[in-house]
Amino acid sequence: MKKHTPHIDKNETVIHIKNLQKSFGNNHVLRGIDLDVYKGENVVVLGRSGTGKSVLIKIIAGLLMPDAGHVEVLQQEIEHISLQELRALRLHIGFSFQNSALYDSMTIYENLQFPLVRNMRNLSRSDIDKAIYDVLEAVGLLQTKDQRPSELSGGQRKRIGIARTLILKPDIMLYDEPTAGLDPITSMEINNLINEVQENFHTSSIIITHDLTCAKTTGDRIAVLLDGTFTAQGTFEEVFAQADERIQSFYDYNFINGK
Ligand SMILES: Nc1ncnc2c1ncn2[C@@H]1O[C@H](COP(=O)(O)OP(=O)(O)OP(=O)(O)O)[C@@H](O)[C@H]1O
Repeated sequence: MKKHTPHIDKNETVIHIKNLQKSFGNNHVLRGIDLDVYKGENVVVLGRSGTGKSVLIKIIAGLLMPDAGHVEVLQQEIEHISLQELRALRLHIGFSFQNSALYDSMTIYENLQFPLVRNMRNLSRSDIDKAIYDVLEAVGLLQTKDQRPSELSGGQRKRIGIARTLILKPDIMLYDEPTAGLDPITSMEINNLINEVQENFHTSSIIITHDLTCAKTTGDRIAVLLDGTFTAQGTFEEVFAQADERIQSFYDYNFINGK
């Protein structure tokens, strides 16, 4: 069970998805997804590799278009939005990529400065310095500011990736496999950071993962993606109390393998 859940406002829906469908040729990946994410909530989308978790969050971020269904993000309908509105909406959505997507040729400071300068006009040098200081402090890595990504550990790079996403103060955070490739202790540090971000930056988040410890630690609610739809939704305990064999085998496999 998640240790502490900050205030979740069930009167405010930040993501509303109804009967979302997406195929690539004959590959029917999403076959009718329904999902609501409330303000301040962490929703974990749990599913095996290739089930369409990344496709789902790419649609939410406006990087892929749905074939059918309704997707509303921060009260804007993705399927009817203009390119200009989409660009403005994307500034409110932080996409934390699996590989952290940092520029190796830049220092950590420059990596963090990049999205600020590109997306926000008229910032003074001291505004930029303060924004970078604040996010580095939030992820506990002030000391790395003059280093390059290649000099950092995998866990530190993930933290900087999250800091780079946070610097634009998004309302929604989308985490794509935040613990992939990390050892259990570093994974737990990232899970704790995701919860700190939720609490301190008041973000609503979707965390996609197949790591059950990550799901259990960060998720206020879990949605299990199986065969293109959400087979189960609820707290971690509610979801895994279900008799569905496919959900049980997911659980058994993860825990037998020490995750
Ligand atoms: N742009 C694309 N063109 C064609 N097929 C795609 C595209 N993007 C995703 N797919 C297909 O959609 C399916 C779901 O992919 P997705 O990346 O969402 O899986 P996932 O659940 O995130 O898995 P993983 O944990 O391995 O990243 C896969 O079969 C993939 O090949």
